[in-house]
Amino acid sequence: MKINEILSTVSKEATEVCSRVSSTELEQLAQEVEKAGSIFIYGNGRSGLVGKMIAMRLMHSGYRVHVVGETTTPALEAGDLLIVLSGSGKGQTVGSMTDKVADIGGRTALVTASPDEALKAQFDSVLFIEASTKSNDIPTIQPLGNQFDQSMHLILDAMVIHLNAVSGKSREALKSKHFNLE
Ligand SMILES: O=P(O)(O)OC[C@H]1O[C@](O)(CO)[C@@H](O)[C@@H]1O
Repeated sequence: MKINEILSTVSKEATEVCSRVSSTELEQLAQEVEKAGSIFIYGNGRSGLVGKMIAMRLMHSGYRVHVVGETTTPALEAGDLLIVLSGSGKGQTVGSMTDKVADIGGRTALVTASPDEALKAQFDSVLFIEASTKSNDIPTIQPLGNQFDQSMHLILDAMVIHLNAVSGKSREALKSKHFNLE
């Protein structure tokens, strides 16, 4: 396969994955973000890297957002939202924080490709992304969790664009929040 054919297939795969996302689930996640006091994002490996990218966009959009595991991440409080990103849903800590968040009075959201109903039931909202991960056998030319990671990035970026459109945030407003000592 030529390199341009690979690129074309990768982008076609991403388009197909995005087209299968439930707009109801995506809007529900957007509403959870909108009503949260602070937003905490948790993910391992490449899912965590996507989480950091989305955290940055949410910060630009004026949300209070933290990445779990960073030294500056504060305590989660009542009314806050924890978003867990995990394609496989199999990370050791994926489902282990939900009880603590509920005890504190927070909300939880899961973004996953896992069909595990018991896992999904632990969260207040779930965004299911039907994509290839390291743990399933959805056909793809891509290795391991590539298809999930890249689709999750596109889908969550689209959610932030939606939130900005609904609240009328301009590109200039976003830019004014960007780190300014570079
Ligand atoms: O999205 P998941 O399935 O939780 O996996 C996250 C990451 O965990 C790893 O297995 C190890 O970091 C990576 O392959 C993957 O990017």
